[in-house]
Amino acid sequence: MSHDMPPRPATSHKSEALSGRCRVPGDKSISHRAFMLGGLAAGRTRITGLLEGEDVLRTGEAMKAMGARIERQGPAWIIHGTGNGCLLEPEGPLDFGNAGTGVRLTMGLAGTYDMTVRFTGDTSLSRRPMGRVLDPLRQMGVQVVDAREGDRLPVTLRGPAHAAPISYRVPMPSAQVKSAVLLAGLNVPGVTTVVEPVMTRDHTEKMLAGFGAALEVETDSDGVRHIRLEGQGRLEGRDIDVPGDPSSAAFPLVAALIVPGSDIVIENVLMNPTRTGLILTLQEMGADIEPLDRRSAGGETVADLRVRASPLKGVTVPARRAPFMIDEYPVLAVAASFAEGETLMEGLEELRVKESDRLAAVAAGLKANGVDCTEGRDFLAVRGRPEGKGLGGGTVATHLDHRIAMSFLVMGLAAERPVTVDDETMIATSFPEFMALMQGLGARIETAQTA
Ligand SMILES: O=C(O)C1=C[C@@H](OP(=O)(O)O)[C@@H](O)[C@H](O)C1
Ligand SMILES: C=C(OP(=O)(O)O)C(=O)O
Repeated sequence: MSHDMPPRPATSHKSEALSGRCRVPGDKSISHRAFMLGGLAAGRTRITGLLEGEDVLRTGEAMKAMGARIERQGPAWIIHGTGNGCLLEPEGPLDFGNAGTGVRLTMGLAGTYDMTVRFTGDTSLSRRPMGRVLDPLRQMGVQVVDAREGDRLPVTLRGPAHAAPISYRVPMPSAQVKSAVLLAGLNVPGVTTVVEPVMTRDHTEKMLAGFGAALEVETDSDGVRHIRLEGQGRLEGRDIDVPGDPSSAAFPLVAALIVPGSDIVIENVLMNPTRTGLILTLQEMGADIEPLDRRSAGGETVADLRVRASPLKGVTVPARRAPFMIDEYPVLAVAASFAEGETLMEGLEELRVKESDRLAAVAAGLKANGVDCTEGRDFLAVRGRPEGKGLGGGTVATHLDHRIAMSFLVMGLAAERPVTVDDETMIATSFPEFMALMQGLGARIETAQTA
């Protein structure tokens, strides 16, 4: 299971109206954290609805290598945690493949233990900056024994005999950095504080509290969040039902909006307000998205989304919304390609350090398919063509990035001419069922046959 495997191209074609009901896999952020916290806690954790994508399974392997017992039992995953403060030194390197969340959070989780751990990843992950996590860990006393230039993987960490709690102001809007510091704080005596000027997805805070950690969150009069965690407390195993991933739901959702006549329902989608920026933006563009049967599930709100094809118009997406839809810009750019007028997306600098430079990859893919767009240092402007007239016909370089591959395969369903992506293998990192699910709704997508 590796993403440095031979590329497999795929092509999508203009499709008839999409219809039917579907269920996307479990939320990736919650699935990673379920394996981590369950692996650390005392007692048994039972997870249903887990995303069985490569990224998350790597996190499971890492927790096993540090002493957790993890097994699949029918539809559930059962974890017997190591018990608090009892992670073991892994015998070999922890290979996180393509997963930024997996590696950055685990560096925090394991970094403050009195042991040596080596972290590796695929070509894409090895290009991504790790300094954003290593800097606060250094302040806590963690030794970076070895790292490639610019704090890139492979990285070897040596935990301190006596780690110190810190107060850390997160310098960029990043849930991964916030989470790495909090998870590091679990094994440190005293109070670790994270100051978060711009709110990001709050799964770590919510799940830590759910496992019994002593954690408090206060928002001051300037809207800055102060998250305080008392270290060396006790986490207790629990049951977790993972809701559907809104970042995966984004693909059938946008497809249904742009393929004329479509009418679909996506069931059980997580509606946490730190994750619904795309839905809000599409509704502002005129999208007919109706959340049905809003309900509470395991401390989160979920809903079934009824989505009907809609004429879209361009809007300006403010920078302050970026953290609530950070992984959805590639597919929003595809929706914008079919909208009347210009869509301007601001505050996109973080897109440059994802699985690929997503700002450059999206702009190149749009241009290859006849879309008029402008790429700025931290913005993207897309001037759409309703009904996709003249769009398509290009091949998109995916750069080992699942969201680039899925976004452009969605584009081809409504463009005049087919759209090809140079590789679809890495879609399995976050959404292994993508092809089958889309085909089930009526999408004309095919993978190149390998000899
Ligand atoms: O914490 C998380 O689960 C994630 C945080 C985001 O990354 P950043 O923290 O780098 O913004 C997001 O892009 C990633 O897919 C998942
Ligand atoms: C950025 C993403 O993931 P990660 O950072 O975990 O690789 C993503 O899934 O879009």
